[in-house]
Amino acid sequence: FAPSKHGCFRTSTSINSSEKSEADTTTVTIQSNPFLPLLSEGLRRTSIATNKATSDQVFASSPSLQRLRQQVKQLTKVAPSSLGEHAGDGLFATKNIKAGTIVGLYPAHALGYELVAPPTDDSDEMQDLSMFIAGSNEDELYFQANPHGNSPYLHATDQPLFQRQSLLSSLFDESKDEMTPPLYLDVNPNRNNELDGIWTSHYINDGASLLNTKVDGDSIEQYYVQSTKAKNCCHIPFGPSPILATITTKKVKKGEELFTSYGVVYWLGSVEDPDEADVAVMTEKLQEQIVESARDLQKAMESASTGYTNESSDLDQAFNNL
Ligand SMILES: C[S@@+](CC[C@H](N)C(=O)[O-])C[C@H]1O[C@@H](n2cnc3c(N)ncnc32)[C@H](O)[C@@H]1O
Repeated sequence: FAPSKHGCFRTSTSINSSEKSEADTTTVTIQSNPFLPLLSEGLRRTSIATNKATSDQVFASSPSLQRLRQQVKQLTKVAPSSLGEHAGDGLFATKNIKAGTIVGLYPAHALGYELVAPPTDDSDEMQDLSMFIAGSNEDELYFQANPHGNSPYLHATDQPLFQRQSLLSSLFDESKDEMTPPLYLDVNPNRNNELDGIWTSHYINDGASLLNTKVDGDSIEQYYVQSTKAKNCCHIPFGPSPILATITTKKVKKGEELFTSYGVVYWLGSVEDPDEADVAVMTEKLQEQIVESARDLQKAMESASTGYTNESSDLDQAFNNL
């Protein structure tokens, strides 16, 4: 439910890749990939919605979206994190904020999915058909240098728990038990200055981490207790895929930093290998955490669906019209 640092994204290309020569076999494969037009179209629309210069096309299209944009912009500011220099920037409340308030949207400069297919006649190995594409050549260069598998901003944007149509849903028939693969987004922080003021969710830190910690059952427990205590918001699906919003899960006082819980899996990529003896305890703690996070997410989604019904459906409509 939190960003995963362990995604396995084999193919990365820009949506402009069709300009490449036909001799480029990677390009030929990608062009015939039915996922590509859906991801490209999702990125094109998201790029219009997130960019300062063009976001009016979405937010000026309905009074409720205009109001939401005005409110969200006034609620927070980006500043150095209260956790210390090592944590970079964070997002802070500039007013007292009630529980159940949307405080930001999550930008997307790349989209992708994870998909593994059974072995073919020619090979015994599972085929990794995962793919990730960037919205522009500039983003592609950034993601080549900063692969998704290790990105601080990578986030799942469609998964079964979200219960919304994914950008990729049209390719799968769920009545035949075909599962739409999970969709992920990623952010190019070099483009932060181009973002309209409402797209700030990627600045939100975790109130605790497993950095510089020996990972075992105790440290996971400790991380979990601290992170849950500090958590005052969570990222939820909002309007059309791939858009995520951040909603407060408790009151936040003026001046406080917004914190969400990334979950243990996010931090595991950055720590030493655990002892084998600890693995069983860790698995149990992880499972408890996943269940609890799912409950929190469900509650936050319910609160948004009653508090922001018009905004969510207007965003759907505005996005479809782009
Ligand atoms: C989604 S970004 C959050 C915004 C980020 N701080 C920035 O300046 O862009 C996640 C990254 O923030 C940092 N971070 C978040 N929570 C942290 C914590 N509790 N301790 C240390 N670093 C943290 C880590 O570098 C992490 O990979």
